[in-house]
Amino acid sequence: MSREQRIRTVDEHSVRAAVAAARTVVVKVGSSSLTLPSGHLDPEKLEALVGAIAQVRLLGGRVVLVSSGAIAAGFGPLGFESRPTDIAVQQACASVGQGLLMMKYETAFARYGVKVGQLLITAEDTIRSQQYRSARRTMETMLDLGIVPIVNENDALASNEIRFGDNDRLSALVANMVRADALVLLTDVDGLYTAPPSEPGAQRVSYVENVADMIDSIKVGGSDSGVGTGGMVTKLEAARMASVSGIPAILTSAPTAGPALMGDPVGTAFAPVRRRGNSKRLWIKFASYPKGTLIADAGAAKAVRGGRASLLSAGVLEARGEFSAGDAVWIDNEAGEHLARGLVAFDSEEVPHMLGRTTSQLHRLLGEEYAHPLVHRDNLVLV
Ligand SMILES: Nc1ncnc2c1ncn2[C@@H]1O[C@H](COP(=O)(O)OP(=O)(O)O)[C@@H](O)[C@H]1O
Ligand SMILES: N[C@@H](CCC(=O)OP(=O)(O)O)C(=O)O
Repeated sequence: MSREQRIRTVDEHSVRAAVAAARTVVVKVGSSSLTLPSGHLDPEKLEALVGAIAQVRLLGGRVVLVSSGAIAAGFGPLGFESRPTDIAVQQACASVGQGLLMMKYETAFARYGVKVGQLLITAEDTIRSQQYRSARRTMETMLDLGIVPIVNENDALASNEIRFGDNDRLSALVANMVRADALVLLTDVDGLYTAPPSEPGAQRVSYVENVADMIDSIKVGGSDSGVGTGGMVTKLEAARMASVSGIPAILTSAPTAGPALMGDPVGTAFAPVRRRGNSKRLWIKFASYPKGTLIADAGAAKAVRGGRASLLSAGVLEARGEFSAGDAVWIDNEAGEHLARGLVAFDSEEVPHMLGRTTSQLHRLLGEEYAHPLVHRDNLVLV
């Protein structure tokens, strides 16, 4: 069994029953499940999804919908034949498509008397405590008022280095943020397969007890649809993030959303392996893009591996790459193995002056503002 030890014995039936009984559920739908092959929004697919979610809402459930589809909805009307690859053009498409998407959702949910509200989130909002608290408060207030928050990444503003790109991992962070009881990932395949479903012999997996343990026995690929982004790779990461947050997850096809939410045996069910975790640490571990590397000496490597220590300048031999304070970096041992990821507290130009120095030396030689760990343990996650 991996470090992500199970906290209690679970089985497929209890995972699905937990989803059916969830008070708060986050449903994520991918671009490929909302669009026609041409790239335009498919109103029938969207309306079917809304029907399933409204059903849960009308029975008293609290639902957050994380919906992709802004870029896919925008590129067709702007005259592009396929999804543009240039990031700035994608952002422009998203600015057009997001409005179209919301208009459709508002109309479709209104048929059931359900109110919706839009929340566009950047990766930063999920880690900076002030934005995080504000996003959580808004979402929880919306849920208390019976509104279905419709969340997407703020594609028009998300900077290249720190954007999610797909919404899979964002949905897992949102599930953690609103302390959801279940995460349902809807896509264009009816679950996780042992290999990309186009490969002969690929078989559907109906239950995953521990994502971390099975990741090596599954062959995952990217998106084949031409409109989706992350493929199965980011969906498995999202399932793992949910799992280590203590949240059961279901991965299934969009047309089976209703049965999945009712606990029927569709798609793939993922068991939770841990109690609820911290969203910032999830982001650091699964969604951050390290900009550089700090090489720890043997003593610091041992301390970091222990899981409770900050990384001090005294134990760092070298800093590689260009980064700013607050960026994610790798922490490697001298053999080049990754030990951890963390948010570094100083710019890369400042670090060489600090290396090998104890905190009191830093205080004396460089001033109080340098007498701090390079990576504080609250910002450090073992890999
Ligand atoms: N092992 C696998 N099991 C299931 N699907 C897989 C696997 N590996 C790759 N895929 C692909 O992942 C795709 C879903 O990802 P994606 O197109 O990004 O969807 P979405 O738009 O819903 O996020 C599927 O259509 C499938 O082709
Ligand atoms: N935020 C983007 C999501 C991009 C995307 O395609 O994501 P997904 O379909 O979930 O893999 C959008 O709305 O177009």
